[in-house]
Amino acid sequence: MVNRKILSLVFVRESTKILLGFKKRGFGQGRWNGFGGKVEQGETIEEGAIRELQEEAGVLSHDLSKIGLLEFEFVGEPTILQVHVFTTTSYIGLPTESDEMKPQWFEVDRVPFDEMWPDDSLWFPLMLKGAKFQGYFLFHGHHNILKYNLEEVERFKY
Ligand SMILES: Nc1nc2c([nH]c(=O)n2[C@H]2C[C@H](O)[C@@H](COP(=O)(O)OP(=O)(O)OP(=O)(O)O)O2)c(=O)[nH]1
Repeated sequence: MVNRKILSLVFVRESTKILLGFKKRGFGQGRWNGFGGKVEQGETIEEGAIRELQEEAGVLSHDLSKIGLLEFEFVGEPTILQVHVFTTTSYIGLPTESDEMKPQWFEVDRVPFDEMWPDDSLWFPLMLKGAKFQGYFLFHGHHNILKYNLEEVERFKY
């Protein structure tokens, strides 16, 4: 039986820059990414996103916009990861390194896709131009995308 794990993913934007964190441990270790993680029992997805951004980057925002809904399936694994993607331009606090993430600002035309999840180079252009998007990716291991679909949407199905 297939089950779904709900995760958040937050990108902080500032004029021509985007804040990424280098994942120091766990799932996605050694890759740059936004900040996020599992939604806990009793919190909404957005509350989970706010908490993870604070825990991992030391930044507090109560003004997140949902911009993406991505699902990831891995061959041989029963769990589909459902990732809810948010952005914000308004926050307080200075990005600070945590046990999990080392934050760093990148110019939007210098995003280090070679050191990120391989799907990111497909949907980042949609995020960066301000579109909403929805997608599905089937992975073999953590490096190969076997098939995918990705579309811009006006609103999300969930
Ligand atoms: N950019 C990008 N992010 C992804 C992909 N797949 C994927 O799960 N993520 C995100 C969603 C989450 O923000 C993060 C994974 O969350 P996590 O396992 O670190 O969750 P957590 O912090 O609760 O974990 P932990 O405390 O139990 O270690 O990675 C992907 O293909 N691209």
